[in-house]
Amino acid sequence: MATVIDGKVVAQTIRSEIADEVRLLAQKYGKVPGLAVVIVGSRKDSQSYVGMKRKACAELGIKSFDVDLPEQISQAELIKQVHELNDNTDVHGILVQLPLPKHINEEKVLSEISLEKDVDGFHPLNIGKLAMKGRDPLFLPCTPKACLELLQRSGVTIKGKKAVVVGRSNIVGLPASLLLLKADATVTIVHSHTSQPENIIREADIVIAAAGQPKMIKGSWIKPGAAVIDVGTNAVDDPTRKSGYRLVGDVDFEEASKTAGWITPVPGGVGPMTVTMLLKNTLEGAKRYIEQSN
Ligand SMILES: Nc1nc(=O)c2c([nH]1)NC[C@@H]1CN(c3ccc(C(=O)N[C@@H](CCC(=O)O)C(=O)O)cc3)C=[N+]21
Repeated sequence: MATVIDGKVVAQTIRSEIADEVRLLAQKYGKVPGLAVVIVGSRKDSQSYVGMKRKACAELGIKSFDVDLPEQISQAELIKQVHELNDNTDVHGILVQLPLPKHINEEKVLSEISLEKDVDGFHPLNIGKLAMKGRDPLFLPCTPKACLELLQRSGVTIKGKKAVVVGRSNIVGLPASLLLLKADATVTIVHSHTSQPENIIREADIVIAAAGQPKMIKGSWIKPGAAVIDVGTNAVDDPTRKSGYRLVGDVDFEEASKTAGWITPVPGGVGPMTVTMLLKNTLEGAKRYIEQSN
């Protein structure tokens, strides 16, 4: 039976470390970290994620600057808002919740965020630096950073191991593969055009599942003793729930937990750690800024 990695517990430990550092900054400089959380439109899932981020800020003494914009906002107006946040010296991190409405070019908007405030790590230049050997971005993207942190804190060796990432999105799969590569794993990416992904996944010492397909990874695909990090947060219908749905991962947890050495659950695995890494990036951004200007 696998060790179930409790993301909530790890997240709570790191959050209390962050809260301590926030208090120190306040004592020393009379300043607290500030995070702007920008949401465009009223998608239910986005509102719920943004709500969790704002609540977590409040709990840690980080000031959140809430910017709620209408679905119909023009790209130019959104960029103007981003520029105002770039200029606001109390804001140390800027998060623009994705996805943005279809009439807005996400990459263009993200590239307008000041590099020093790009706490999501989605600015094209930060992604470029992540891809370069011997270079490091100012901020690592939160979900990939959460995956690595969970592996490291669980005592899983990465160096020299075979890692397979399932999915190649800009915000999870691709950057997660780059981070594993930086940590000296041998990395393979499987995606929707890979034939028989199960044969590749069976070789993996580390599996990062970020395909967005509920329970697509079966227990029989997991190498005995492997570490399995499940990034999937798929809502599936569940009439027995008040909400009408429940969250399931990309991995069949019941089966895979019999074979794996370590596994993260959904919910309660990567999700709470993603939010925590955002808070950690915000703290680091604030420290860089405050200590530089003193
Ligand atoms: N600019 C931007 N940055 C992001 O980091 C970003 C984004 N846009 N758009 C959407 C995705 C998704 N995402 C999640 C964060 C936390 C949980 C999380 O905490 N999930 C809980 C469950 C929450 C629940 O019960 O609904 C868990 O897995 O235990 C999940 C997903 C961040 N994203």
